[in-house]
Amino acid sequence: MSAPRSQYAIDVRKLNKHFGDKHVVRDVSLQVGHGEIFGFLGPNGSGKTTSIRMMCGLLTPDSGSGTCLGYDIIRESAQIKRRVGYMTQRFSYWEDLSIRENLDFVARVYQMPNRKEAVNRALESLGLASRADQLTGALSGGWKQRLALAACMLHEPRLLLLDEPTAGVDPNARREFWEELHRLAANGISVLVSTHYMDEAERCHKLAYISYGTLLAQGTASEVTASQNLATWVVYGEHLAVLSEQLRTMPGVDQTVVFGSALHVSGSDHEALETTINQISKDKALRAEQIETGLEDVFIYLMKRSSDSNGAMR
Ligand SMILES: Nc1ncnc2c1ncn2[C@@H]1O[C@H](COP(=O)(O)OP(=O)(O)OP(=O)(O)O)[C@@H](O)[C@H]1O
Repeated sequence: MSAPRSQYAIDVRKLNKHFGDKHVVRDVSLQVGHGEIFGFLGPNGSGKTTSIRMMCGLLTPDSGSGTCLGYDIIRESAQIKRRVGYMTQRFSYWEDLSIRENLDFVARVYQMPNRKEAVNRALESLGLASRADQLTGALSGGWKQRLALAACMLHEPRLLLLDEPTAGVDPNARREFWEELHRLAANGISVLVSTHYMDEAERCHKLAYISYGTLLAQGTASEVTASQNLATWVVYGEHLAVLSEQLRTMPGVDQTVVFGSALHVSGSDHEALETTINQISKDKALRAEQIETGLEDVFIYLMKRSSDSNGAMR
């Protein structure tokens, strides 16, 4: 039977999940388009994995509804599980087996028909063919990630759910991994990927930021940035840590973050912030200029605000 048609690869509304008395996912709604790379960001323990598991039918929400690849996440979880590629945070493989043998093992576990062809196809499409007979234990972190991706692509899913796929992988291998994701997306495969890396967030078509189980912002990088209406100034000078502390007590300053030899100062009251910056740069002979607020400034702002309000509730 062919898959039901749906405008979105993932379309979920108001998902909630409790573990005991802990409310870990709160009214999460999101849509992922076909061929879209959707980034899921948020601090540790904010509910990303739990949300992903509900979206692909592995975990039943306490309330809420939705579809994944057109199938109902509650009633049709078996169909979903067969059609998505899910890469968990801990992909396990046999170190003493080659790449090909590991993939063959996965294909056997899933009782795939045409196992040999499926393994060859995955090896080819992920550039692993030349290393197919290498022992997995001797591979670098980047190649192991590629093997993990090949394993979840064996059954040619139209949707990939990747839970922190590049944690602990070096920058070069991470870049290559992302090039691969963009190639897959260009072929119509949708990707929901959780990450803590800011450069990866910037490579997603759309993003969502979750904290304490609540989605705080969602959209393209520029929509997410604009949604918080922050003005940001960059200040150059010495003793930035001291200056940062001072600025935090001044009018219009909601946040200060040291980035190497520069200090980013952000606030939602643009006029008050400008007055403060003008005053401090005159008094201390500092150089300051207004810049576009970046994603990282916004994520730090969202995280801080949500930990203040949730901390107050605990
Ligand atoms: N099976 C479970 N039983 C009880 N609590 C759980 C269970 N799974 C997750 N939690 C709790 O739910 C909260 C959200 O966890 P989740 O793994 O979804 O967060 P996350 O954003 O994916 O975190 P990380 O970035 O560390 O992977 C955490 O407090 C976690 O301890």
